[in-house]
Amino acid sequence: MLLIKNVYVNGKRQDILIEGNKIKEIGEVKKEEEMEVIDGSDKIAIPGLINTHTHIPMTLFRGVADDLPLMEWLNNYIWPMEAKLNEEIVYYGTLLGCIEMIKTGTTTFNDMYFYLEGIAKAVNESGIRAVLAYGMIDLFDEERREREIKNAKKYIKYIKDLNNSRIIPALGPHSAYTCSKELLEEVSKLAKEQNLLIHIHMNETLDEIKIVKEKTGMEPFKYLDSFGFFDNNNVVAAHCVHLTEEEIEIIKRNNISISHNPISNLKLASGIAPIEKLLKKGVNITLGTDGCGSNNNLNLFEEIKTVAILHKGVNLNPRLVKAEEAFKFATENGAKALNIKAGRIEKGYLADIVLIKLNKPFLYPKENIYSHLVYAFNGTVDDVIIDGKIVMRDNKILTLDEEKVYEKFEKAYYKLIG
Ligand SMILES: O=c1[nH]cnc2c1ncn2[C@@H]1O[C@H](CO)[C@@H](O)[C@H]1O
Ligand SMILES: [Zn+2]
Repeated sequence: MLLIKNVYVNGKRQDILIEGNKIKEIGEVKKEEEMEVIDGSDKIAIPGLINTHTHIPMTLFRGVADDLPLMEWLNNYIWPMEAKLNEEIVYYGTLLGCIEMIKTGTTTFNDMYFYLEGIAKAVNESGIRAVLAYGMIDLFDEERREREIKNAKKYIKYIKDLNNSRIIPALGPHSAYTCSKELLEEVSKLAKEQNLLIHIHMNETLDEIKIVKEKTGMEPFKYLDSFGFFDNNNVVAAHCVHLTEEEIEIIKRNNISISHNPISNLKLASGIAPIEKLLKKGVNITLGTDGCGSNNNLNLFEEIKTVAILHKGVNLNPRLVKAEEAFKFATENGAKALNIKAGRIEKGYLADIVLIKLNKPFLYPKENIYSHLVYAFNGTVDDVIIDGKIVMRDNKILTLDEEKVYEKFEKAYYKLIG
């Protein structure tokens, strides 16, 4: 058992007792012999952050194709480079991403990419929690469709067979502009049969919406809804930057969770998602970084600050997306979207907990600390517990040899671009 003593949590100083992978008790807990103790007296405990949209191995593409619009970025730079990836390169890209997330307080991420054996291996070793989907793209070609469905099934089985409750399989049809109707129908069916989350890019740019409209006569959400794609499925829709009123209704009616990626959307000049309207409808808003090629990091604290200030600015309303709400997007709402019992520090919840030392210049005065975490913090957390295990202690990752990962990552990167 692990006891975090005298830590500031849920608004007051108390103890947190962890047994197995869950929080057993919060309050005053007497130390017993078999308990490992972390002194929390100079720290705050927060629920680990949940990043609901990433392509984690894209750490390898950080800084290699900046300042471009989405279609040019994907077609001319990213996709040609991705053709050179393999399981090993992806493994090192993922390890680096895991270190980056753990060091900035993220304990769960929802991913869509390729070479999932490499990703799962790195996730397993790092100790982080992840929902992994194979990114399916058939470009309306029948042969490719069959291959993609086969691949997705193969990886779902592979992940299930790992039998690790930290690694959850999901389905990742890339988008309405890269996947055929037949592929999407198959995904919708498979998701229901195997009770899997669907993770998809939706309405990221005006260009892609135009493509879908020209092909189908409908906006993307309307098109997918027209053949029952969302029916009785648990869906995380990444981006949702440009939405009609009708599409917002479809999102609400189908309980679709939004993964809002404000920094990626700003950097690729895709636009700004209508979060105010979605909130008014009561839609579940969560946060994602997207891949490092378009962000360019995995620090979800940056997303929290951005979401809290961006919508105030564009709506000329300083009361919009208050600190507490922005924080909830990155914790509770993310957990709800991924259907995991995390995102809160409460009895019975998964023990995914982040400790932050309070003696940092930007966390003074030591009052209104929840405001500081949103508006002033840079994400440098100190201890990270995931699934009840200490993964980082005093900023040192315990599960991996950090220096070795950096070295191997550099080698993998040069193999990729060389
Ligand atoms: O912002 C984005 N929009 C669309 N596709 C993206 C974005 N970021 C990464 N990918 C691409 O999605 C696939 C993963 O399955 C990869 O090809 C990745 O490069
Ligand atoms: Zn993406």
